[in-house]
Amino acid sequence: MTLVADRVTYRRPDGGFVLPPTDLTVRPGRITALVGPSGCGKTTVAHLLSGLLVPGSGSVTAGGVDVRRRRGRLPGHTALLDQDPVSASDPHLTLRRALTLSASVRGVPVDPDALAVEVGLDPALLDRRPAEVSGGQLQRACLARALAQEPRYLIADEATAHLDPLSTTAIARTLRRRADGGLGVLAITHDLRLAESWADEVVELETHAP
Ligand SMILES: Nc1ncnc2c1ncn2[C@@H]1O[C@H](COP(=O)(O)OP(=O)(O)OP(=O)(O)O)[C@@H](O)[C@H]1O
Repeated sequence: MTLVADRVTYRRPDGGFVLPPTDLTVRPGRITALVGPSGCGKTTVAHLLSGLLVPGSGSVTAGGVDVRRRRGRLPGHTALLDQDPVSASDPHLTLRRALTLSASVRGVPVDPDALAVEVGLDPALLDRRPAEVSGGQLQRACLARALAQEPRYLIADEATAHLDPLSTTAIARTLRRRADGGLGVLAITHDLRLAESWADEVVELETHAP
């Protein structure tokens, strides 16, 4: 079962950006890297694939079903790891509470401590709030939260852009292990070298003038 963007286009409501027809396939068990310069539309593609944006034309399908038909559910269990862990986190919730809530939305039983260990995070940190941990620790907690949903696909949008080498390695190792277990991963980055070291396949998004 693959997640497929087929000739998807998108025009920002302000007309300031137009994504030209774009093809992309996320396959189970593989890490696909999407690379391209800043502003070329990588996050736009991530949001189209995860159902947060509706394409102007073309389609996004998960296992052959248009994601728009899966209203009220994340399409094909796609989880999005945002590039900014602070804005993606509720400041009032402990990391543990956010993680268990994320799992309960999907009705998935979860062991928060085991997930923390999996992403290289000290489980004791789960009892803190976002402002009480470092950026790298928070991003690892966000990865644990995304994995708690047991997604079929994970879209990691510049998930390591501002992280130290230790956190970057922890996240890369987790993604590889999960991909080896069948998860389809789309890793978005502007760092071609990182993409080549992580990914099974590298897809370049073409640059274009607005
Ligand atoms: N909030 C916004 N307001 C206005 N224009 C925006 C906004 N967000 C994105 N854009 C426009 O949409 C284009 C595509 O943005 P997008 O975030 O998809 O690019 P990106 O390749 O992910 O960039 P980056 O690598 O810097 O994260 C940008 O060039 C920008 O001009």
